[in-house]
Amino acid sequence: MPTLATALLDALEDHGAREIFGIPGDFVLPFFKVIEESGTLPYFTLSHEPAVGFAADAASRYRGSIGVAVVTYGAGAFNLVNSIAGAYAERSPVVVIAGAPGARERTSGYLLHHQVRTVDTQLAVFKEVTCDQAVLTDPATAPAEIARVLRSALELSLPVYIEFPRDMVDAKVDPVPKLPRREADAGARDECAEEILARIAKAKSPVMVVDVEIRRYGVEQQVGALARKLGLPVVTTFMGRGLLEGDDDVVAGTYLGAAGDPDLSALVEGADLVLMFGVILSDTNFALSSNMTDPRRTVLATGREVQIGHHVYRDLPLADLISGLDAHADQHPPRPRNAGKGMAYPRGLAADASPIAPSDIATAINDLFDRHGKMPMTADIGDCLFTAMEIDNTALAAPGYYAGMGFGVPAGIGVAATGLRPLVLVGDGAFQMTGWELGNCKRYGLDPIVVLFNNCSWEMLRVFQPESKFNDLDDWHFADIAKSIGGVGERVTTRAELAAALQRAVERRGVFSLIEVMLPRGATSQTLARFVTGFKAARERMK
Ligand SMILES: Cc1ncc(Cc2c([C@H](C)O)sc(CCOP(=O)(O)OP(=O)(O)O)c2C)c(N)n1
Ligand SMILES: [Mg+2]
Repeated sequence: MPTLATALLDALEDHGAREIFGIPGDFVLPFFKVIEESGTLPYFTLSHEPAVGFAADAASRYRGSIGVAVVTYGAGAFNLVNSIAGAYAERSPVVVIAGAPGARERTSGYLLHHQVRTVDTQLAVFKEVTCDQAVLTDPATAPAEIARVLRSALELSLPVYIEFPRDMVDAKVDPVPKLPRREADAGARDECAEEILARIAKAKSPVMVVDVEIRRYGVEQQVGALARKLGLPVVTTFMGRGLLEGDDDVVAGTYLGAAGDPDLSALVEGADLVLMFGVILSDTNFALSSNMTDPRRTVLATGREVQIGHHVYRDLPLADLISGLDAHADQHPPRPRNAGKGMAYPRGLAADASPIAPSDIATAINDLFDRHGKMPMTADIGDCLFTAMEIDNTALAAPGYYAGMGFGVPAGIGVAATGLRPLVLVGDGAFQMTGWELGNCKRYGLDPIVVLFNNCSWEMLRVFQPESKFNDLDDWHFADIAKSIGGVGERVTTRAELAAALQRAVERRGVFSLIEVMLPRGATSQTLARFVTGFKAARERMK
């Protein structure tokens, strides 16, 4: 019989995990020992638990499967809460494995170190940011508990929580079974597909809007093919930027409402049928829109439900709906293909002595991708994320809805751990929070390229409240620090220096490259400038 630790590791691998991120502590040391000695999954330790969560989240997004974060009880686990909250908000199935006191410690009569209000406070907190939980105190039930929780993570594409008391690591257990995927009711699926196809046939200007769930549930390719078959133009939401990379024949661009390309916004807002697949109906996706929740013209398939007009099909997974639509589409007359106008992205940066504006960074990256091929990207919240909208549609992991800072660099480390080489976009404020995690790249031979937007400012706050002096940050000379933490840093102030530094970074392998781009305070990307104008106009309308 396997031990509970080895059975859990085998189950994680069996459910699609390919690496573990974590920071050990005495309540999880025995489990970490098994992680290291079993070799079942490669593991990456980082410096601060928020980064552990961000890295596991980003690895999960790029793999389209579960990510794994292993932390100690109390101090470690509570440090993790915010990044798991972001994973919950953005539907990333991260498996949190948190150490905990053993049975005898719990009844010792002492308050335990790392304990808060009660020994179970940690479980209570994680119940708020995970969709299912298991506390492994009984060898007889532990395998079934783990199986149930891991299926919940995959089916709901949400984080889950496993509490692993340190006295249970060597308990003998049965292997963890893999529970069958819960299929949709075939009748409901077919009825729903037929109803949607009938609406498409009657519509004059239908459009498809896609968001992160089409990646989370592994149907990105099928959605692109369905759009092609149905002759529908596709736009991504802000949060869904980077989806359907390469499907340029169907993807018209990213919908940003009043902050976006006017033709593209008109394509969506003028549509008489909007099919929203995998869409998070959030303010960051639609706050600058007017009629995206009008049930008369929208179909919303998200969270295992499909809402059409004023009625809902329950427990109908997106993957089943997409396959149902594909199966029935052939019975409907094909529509003349309308892929929308497609976006033009800035290219051909004049590599001259001019100072750099944020949108120049997008142009320089588009030029780099044209020369060397696209790189998977991560971005933090800040103007760097709005600038990313001016980079040609490229795979991207970013906190576009939860909008929590600190994601960008650890997410890049998580993506690099999957074997990809990411390009990371991050502002100086966010880099101050988690950028130092780059110091962990050396021991794992990871070599992300980090473009740091250094405007010595919380610029995204300044655009909304320009009178506040607290938005001024000091210049931390980040590039100078890169060498001491194992990488290569370059500080650039002109467009020529930027283009050259990017070229050198792409050619440099085996160490991280940090390109610190100096930007004037007050300068923003064109996208953020339009977003702020749109947001202020929308706020005026609501008064
Ligand atoms: C963890 C955390 N703390 C605070 C915030 C609020 C916040 C923003 C959002 C609105 O909530 S944008 C921003 C400034 C970001 O500064 P920087 O990284 O330098 O990027 P840029 O200068 O391009 O703005 C802050 C502090 C946040 N989103 N997440
Ligand atoms: Mg800044």
